Amino acid sequence: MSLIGDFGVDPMTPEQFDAEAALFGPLTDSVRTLMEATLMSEAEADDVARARALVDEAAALLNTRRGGIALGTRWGTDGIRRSWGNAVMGLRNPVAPPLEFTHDDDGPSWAEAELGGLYEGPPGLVHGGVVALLLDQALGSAAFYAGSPGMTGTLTVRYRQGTKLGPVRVEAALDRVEGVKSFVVGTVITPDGVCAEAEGIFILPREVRHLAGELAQSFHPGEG
Ligand SMILES: CCCCCCCC(=O)SCCNC(=O)CCNC(=O)[C@H](O)C(C)(C)COP(=O)(O)OP(=O)(O)OC[C@H]1O[C@@H](n2cnc3c(N)ncnc32)[C@H](O)[C@@H]1OP(=O)(O)O
Repeated sequence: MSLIGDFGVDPMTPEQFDAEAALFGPLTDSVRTLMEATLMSEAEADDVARARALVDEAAALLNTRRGGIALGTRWGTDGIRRSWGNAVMGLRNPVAPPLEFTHDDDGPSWAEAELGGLYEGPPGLVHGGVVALLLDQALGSAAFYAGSPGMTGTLTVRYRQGTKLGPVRVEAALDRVEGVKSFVVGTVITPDGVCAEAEGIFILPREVRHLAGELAQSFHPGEG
C-alpha cells in the first residue's frame, strides 16, 4: 500500500477542488443527517417505507456516474493532497464525524467533534474502536504537521474511563523521532476529563522514504 496513492491521476486545480467541495460537501452533511435519522427514527411504518424508497432513488441517481471503490488521495496543482474519503476527516465521507484539526506550527494538533449515537459502543458511550480511530488519525496528523509523516506501525490505547457520547476533544503531539520512526502521543478528552491516552509509532514506508520532504509539505489541514 502506498502512502501517496493514485499516481497517474491528473492533479486538480484549486478551483476544481472548490467546485467539488461546494457540490459534495452539503450532500455529505445531508447524508450524515440521514444516517442519524435512520438510527433514531420512530416514524410510522409507511413513512419508513417511503423514506427507504427515496433513499434508494437517491443512491441510484448518485450511482449513474461513479468512480471505483474509494476516492484515494487526490493531488492538487498547488502540491497539496486531499484525502476526501478519509474515515475521520474526509470532506466527502459521511461516516467521518468529521474532525477538523487545528495545529501549531511545530505539530501539536487538536480537533473537536460532537459524537452522537452513530458512534455508540456500550450504552451511552463511544465505541472503543471509534476512540482508537480518532486517536490514530490525530496522532498520524500530528506526525504530518510536525514534518515526520508516516503510516501507523503501532498504536497503543489506554482507556481510562468511558467516553460519553457528546462533545469530544482529541489532542496529539510528536514526542520524538528516532530514524524513520515518529513517536506520537495523544488524548481523548470530554467534559469528564481524559478518557483515553495513546502512544503511536508512525513510519514512512521504505518505498516512499525518498519522498519524505514532498509529503511533509503536502498535507492540507482539515482535509485528511
Ligand atoms: C494524514 C494521514 C494521517 C494518518 C492517520 C491514519 C493512519 C493510518 O490509518 S495508516 C493505516 C494503518 N497502518 C498500516 O496499514 C501500516 C501497515 N504496515 C506497513 O505498511 C509497514 O509495515 C510499515 C510502513 C509500518 C513499516 O514497514 P517498512 O517501511 O518496511 O519498515 P522497515 O524499513 O522494515 O522498518 C523501519 C523501522 O521501523 C520499525 N518497525 C517496522 N514495523 C513496525 C511496527 N509495526 N511498529 C513499530 N516499529 C516498526 C523497524 O523495526 C525499523 O526500526 P529501526 O529503524 O529502529 O531498525
